Amino acid sequence: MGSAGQNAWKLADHPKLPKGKTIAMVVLDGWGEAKPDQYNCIHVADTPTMDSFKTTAPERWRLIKAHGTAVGLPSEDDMGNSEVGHNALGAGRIFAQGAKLVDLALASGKIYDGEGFNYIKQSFDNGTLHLIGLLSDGGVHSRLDQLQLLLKGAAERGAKRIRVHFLTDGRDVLDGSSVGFVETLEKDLSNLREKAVDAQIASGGGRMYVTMDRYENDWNVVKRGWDAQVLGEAPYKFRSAVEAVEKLRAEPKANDQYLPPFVIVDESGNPVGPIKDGDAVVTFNFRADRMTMLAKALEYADFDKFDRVRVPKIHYAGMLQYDGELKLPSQYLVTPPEIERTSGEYLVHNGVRTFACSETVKFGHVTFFWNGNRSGYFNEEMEEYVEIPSDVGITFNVQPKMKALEIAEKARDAILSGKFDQVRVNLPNGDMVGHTGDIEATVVACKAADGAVQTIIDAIEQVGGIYVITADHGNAEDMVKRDKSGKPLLDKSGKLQILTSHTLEPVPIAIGGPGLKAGVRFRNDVPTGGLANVAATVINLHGFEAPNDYEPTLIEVVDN
Ligand SMILES: O=C(O)[C@@H](CO)OP(=O)(O)O
Ligand SMILES: [Mn+2]
Ligand SMILES: [Mn+2]
Repeated sequence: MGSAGQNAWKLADHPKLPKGKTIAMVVLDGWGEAKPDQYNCIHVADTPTMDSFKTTAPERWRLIKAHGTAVGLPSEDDMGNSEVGHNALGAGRIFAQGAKLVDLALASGKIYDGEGFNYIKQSFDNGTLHLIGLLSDGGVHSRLDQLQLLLKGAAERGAKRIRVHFLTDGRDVLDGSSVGFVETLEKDLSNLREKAVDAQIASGGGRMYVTMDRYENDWNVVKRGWDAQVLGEAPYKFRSAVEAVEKLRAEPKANDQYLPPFVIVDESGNPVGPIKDGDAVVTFNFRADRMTMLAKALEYADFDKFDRVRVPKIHYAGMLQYDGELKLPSQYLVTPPEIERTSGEYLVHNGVRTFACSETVKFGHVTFFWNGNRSGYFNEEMEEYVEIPSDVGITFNVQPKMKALEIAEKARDAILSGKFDQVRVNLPNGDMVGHTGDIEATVVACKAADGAVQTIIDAIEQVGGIYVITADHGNAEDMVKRDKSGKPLLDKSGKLQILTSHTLEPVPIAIGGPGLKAGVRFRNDVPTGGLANVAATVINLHGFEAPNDYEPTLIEVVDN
């Protein structure tokens, strides 16, 4: 806060709300509100705790927006996601997010004037430009149209040899859509070849099995990608990427998210695009969590997470800088949103002791994303972040309860310990199991998350505290693709089209607990409230006024 120093962090006392109440801040990942039917797993599941908020205290339950411009995404067609959702929840303001910033930089051409592009350009004369990232139009981690513009822009600016290493999606888009995306990419590359650019696909694999792990859950995922992308080695070799994806998808139980790694080889069987000394590499995902591990492998001289075998001397840039604290990667094409003065930082400066917890796959959501894409503590003495190791190497439909119970117990213990003023958790079940498309398992997942909420509010009851229960975006409440009228869609063979992605639905927020002052209720004058309004609300419940530029609080205190 520059020269203003400590004083600038000081929050004014709330005129009506007391300090010192223990607050449980619970985020149910992937828990939206939709019409009840058999594909709404939250409706089908037995969720007495979440149901009770709505029925017993309707003035302290409402819906808030969790998608589109309300969370800084380019359009109202953009579904919510964890990154933008937790950013908004923690920062209390709406920032133009990665997807939008990249759109703007490409549209204005500014992306090509920056330091990052100039850096990779140095390899264009004698080296290859490699582009690595998620190939879909999901808009959560990357977007196909941005890759297309970047390919064109790089070729126009002198890239003579280009290799694309793609990850198939099936998580933010329908399973099976990978083939179409690869065909589109192949067309673009063939257009470039007509313009004498040697452009080809070099390798591929499914995002959840190759490269896109997060929060160091399983380095083997990144290693599989490294072997294919850098070393040119993979268990499968094909002459064409369309053939690769079609063949691998024909295997029983194949799934875009989990396709095995493959490399494209030439007529002599040699990989067409391993990454070599003197090459340039761009990771074209804008979202951080699932690119950070690869960025470390590409950038760090000291690295012991797996044997890299060969570490090429490259010019590497991220689409964005993925971690502002670690300055990772050091070169990037687009400057990320500067999400500063988050609620977590304010609260720590105002004496609020914080505990945050989730299991590995969502741990960074309630820490890194919550704190504005910043790793580490603001003040080690006042914060404790606990990570419960996630199961590794499984799809979560086989373990739909995940670590909900363990997270709830850690939260309960933190609440009862009296050592913390805010106890913040993310319950991953609705989202992680929802992404598998397994409806039965998702129902079990929702029930588990509901039970965890009950454990946490029981602890809040015991200490006379307050709970705030909300979600970051929808997922489990709708498991099928629908037409405009809401009717489930069938594919060509008459099979139901399963929706593995997030949704555009709003999410619930409920507040309560014995520590909540009588007369606190949701205001009626913020009907368009969204996730960004939650931070001011929580700051109020801690007994403070929110900073002026935060989105308005959702609550008012009516005198009895
Ligand atoms: O798994 C992920 O990476 C995304 C979906 O692409 O989900 P979430 O935003 O909930 O983390
Ligand atoms: Mn999420
Ligand atoms: Mn998700």
